[in-house]
Formats: sequence, C-alpha cells, structure tokens
Amino acid sequence: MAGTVAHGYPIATSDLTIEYPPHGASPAHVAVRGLSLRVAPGEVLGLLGESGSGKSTVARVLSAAFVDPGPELRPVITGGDALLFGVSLRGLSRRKAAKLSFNVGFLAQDAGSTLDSGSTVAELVAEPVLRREKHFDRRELEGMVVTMIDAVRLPLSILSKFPYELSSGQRQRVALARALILEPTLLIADEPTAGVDVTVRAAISELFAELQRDRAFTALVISHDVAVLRAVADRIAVLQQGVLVGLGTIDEVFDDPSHPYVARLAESFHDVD
Ligand SMILES: Nc1ncnc2c1ncn2[C@@H]1O[C@H](COP(=O)(O)OP(=O)(O)OP(=O)(O)O)[C@@H](O)[C@H]1O
Repeated sequence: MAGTVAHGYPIATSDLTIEYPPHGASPAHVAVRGLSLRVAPGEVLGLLGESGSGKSTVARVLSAAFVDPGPELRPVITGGDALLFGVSLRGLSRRKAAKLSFNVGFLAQDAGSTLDSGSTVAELVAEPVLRREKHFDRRELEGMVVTMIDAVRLPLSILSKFPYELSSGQRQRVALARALILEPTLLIADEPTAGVDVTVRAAISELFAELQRDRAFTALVISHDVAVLRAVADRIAVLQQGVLVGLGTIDEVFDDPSHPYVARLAESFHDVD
C-alpha cells in the first residue's frame, strides 16, 4: 500500500499510529503502531490478538466519530491515517461525521450486558431509529422492530420484556438487533460474544455470520477467540503489542506463521483441534 490510503474501501488504514495522551500521572502510551489494512466491501475482517494488543483501540478510533468513549479513553491518531469510505478520520468535520454515521454501526464490547435495564426490548431496538429521527412513523417503526427481532431469531413475546429477564445470549441478540436496525453498510463489532455464556457463543457467531450473508454488510470483528473468527471472518489480522504480525485467511496465517507470536498461537490452536 506504500503509504497511500485507498479510497472507496469501507475501512482503509495506512501506517496508522494511535496513542493515548498523558492522563494524570500516566504518561502517553502508543497502543497501535504503523497499522496498514484494507477491508473490502462485503468482507468480514477479524482482528485477533491477546489482551492489551490494541484491538479495542482500533475499534475506538474507527468509531470515535459516532461514539465518544469519554476523555480518559479517547485515543488519538498520531501517525498515518484511517479512512472510512474514503473519508479521513483525522480532523473530521461534524458534517462528515454525521454523514458517516448513516453508514456505520457499532456493537460495543459488553453491549448485551449494558442494555438500559429500564427499557423494554421493543424500546431498546427502536431507540437508534428514534435517536436519529425523533418523529419517525410509529407504525413503520413497529414493523422494523418486529422484522429485526425475527432476524435475530428471538420470539416476538420478548418485545415487552426487560433486559434482566433475558439470558446472556438473548441480550446479545437484542444488542445485535440494535446495531443492525439502521442497516449499516459497515459494522464494527468489539467482541460480539463477550459476556455470553460459553454454551451459546457458537450460536451467536453463527447468527452473526448468517445476518452478514443476508444483509451483505462489511464488518470488522474484534475477538480474541479464534473459533468466533473462524465462524464469521473471511480474513484475520493479528495484532501483538500494537503491531500487525499476521494478515490473511485463518489457514494462511496459521499454516505459514512468519512471526513467533502467530506460530505460538497456531500451536496452541492446533493443540485444541
Ligand atoms: N485509556 C487508556 N489510556 C492509556 N492506555 C490505554 C488506555 N486504554 C488502553 N490502553 C493501553 O493500550 C493498549 C491496548 O489496549 P486495548 O484496550 O486496545 O487492547 P485490547 O487488545 O482490546 O485488549 P482486550 O482484549 O483486553 O480488550 C494496552 O497496553 C492498554 O494498557
């Protein structure tokens, strides 16, 4: 990619360096260094790496135009660039951010377990639409909510329930419905199976893959779980200590690991196979 960033890709980063500025007694911290990636339309790229490797930092930078993580968590691009649909995220104007937000959905880490406990499922799934357009036609919205609940394979009887009345898998399905109701062309999903019982993780991954096939959205899926990425991702990017150490299909990356960390990962993965 030689330093230039391609236009038209849902996600393109070029030599991207991301830093957390100094905060109180903590010095500045470079969390991602020189990351160059492209995600093609309709592709699902999995971002894999151990805890602290920089996965969430990438997600935060890519979604910063729509979700402000708060001053302590706000990472800054200090080198290279990141583009969404050809729009640079460095010095993004409000107008461009608003325009991008029509195309990009974000599924935050723990989205299922942080649903507002005072709202019903119907209200929770309708909320992103009403946030964008306060006076959206109620009848049409009801139809959209029902379609979405059906799409995430939940029974309609769940619409009047509150999050605490649901299982972890059901809550995560509600979170997915909220992320997809605005029909984003790009979805950034940070650990879509976090907070979900181990027994239903595979079901959530399969549901994600099915929804992606039906709706053909592009996605960046962050996970430390190879099984999740095997179910949903076309290619994976492996991060270690903020540096890209592997990129390709899962088999390409693990069958020919050019980096010792990836080789170790591949070994541990084959052990459990
Ligand atoms: N708000 C912050 N201020 C300073 N440093 C931070 C901040 N958040 C994360 N970091 C540091 O940046 C690095 C990358 O963290 P990040 O949360 O992106 O990792 P991760 O791969 O998503 O980890 P996990 O899988 O545990 O969520 C880590 O070294 C972490 O300590």
